[in-house]
Amino acid sequence: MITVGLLGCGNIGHIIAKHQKSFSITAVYDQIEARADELAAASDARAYTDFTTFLSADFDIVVEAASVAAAQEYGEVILRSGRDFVVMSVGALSDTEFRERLVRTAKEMGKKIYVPSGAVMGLDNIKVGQISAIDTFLLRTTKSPASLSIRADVPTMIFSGKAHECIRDYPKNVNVSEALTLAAGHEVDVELWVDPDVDRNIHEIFIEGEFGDAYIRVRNIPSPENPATSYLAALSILTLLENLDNPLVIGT
Ligand SMILES: NC(=O)C1=CN([C@@H]2O[C@H](COP(=O)(O)OP(=O)(O)OC[C@H]3O[C@@H](n4cnc5c(N)ncnc54)[C@H](OP(=O)(O)O)[C@@H]3O)[C@@H](O)[C@H]2O)C=CC1
Ligand SMILES: O=C([O-])CC(=O)C(=O)O
Repeated sequence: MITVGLLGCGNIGHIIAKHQKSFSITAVYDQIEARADELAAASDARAYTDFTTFLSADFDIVVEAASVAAAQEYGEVILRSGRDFVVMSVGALSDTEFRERLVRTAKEMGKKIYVPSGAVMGLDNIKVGQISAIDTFLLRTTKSPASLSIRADVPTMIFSGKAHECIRDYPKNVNVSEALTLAAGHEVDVELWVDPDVDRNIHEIFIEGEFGDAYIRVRNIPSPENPATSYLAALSILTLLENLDNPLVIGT
């Protein structure tokens, strides 16, 4: 059974803890002690209030479901501790210098950095961008104003530009843009909209290149505890963990 050290005991952390099947969470860490205690009690894990002590606990892999800042602060030390690293706050990797350092460390340690598909679909074949030309690549994300803690009475585009700029301005809302960018090997353009009439987190991907063209629209149900985070994102980590040991690898 794969054992997991969980970094971040919020919304996604709780969903993962509720659905342990072929993996088991043995240690949890959050900057809010009460959250770590509560999740530990619910999942038979041990709570840690100090990251270094957390890392000295016994588990195989770290799942980060905390924040871009946490992934950047702890990513390297996690790999150096000899664990694979599942990074949900993938926006952390939009910092090129950090990402290259992290990849170098993973190679040096013989470890893997996993980027789950998160709140989008289609990452598999979007990877063809790594070997063939992509001409147009746009992500249009639409969420409710409340999920971004802002007010808007009509549909409003609050950002248009490159993925790394959007991540910098909205680190809790467009991690998917970095996952798409890394998959394609080509930075995605991003439009971020709020619309008072939507009750889903909608991601539309427009891609055109040597392969042809595609339009993917995912209409995600927000997660119960954090409406900015789609439930699909948590399901995607669970699926990754369930398949870690599976010799049959599906998708590009
Ligand atoms: N890749 C993708 O497709 C997606 C990625 N995400 C990302 O996944 C992450 C988790 O999402 P979710 O569970 O909904 O978020 P939550 O805010 O519900 O939970 C995150 C938890 O981690 C804690 N935390 C934040 N920073 C640190 C830190 N430096 N050290 C320790 N604990 C920390 C938070 O504390 P506090 O409340 O004090 O900040 C909170 O308790 C977020 O970064 C989110 O943006 C979400 C959806 C899709
Ligand atoms: O959950 C979502 O729909 C997307 C999201 O927050 C992110 O990519 O950070």
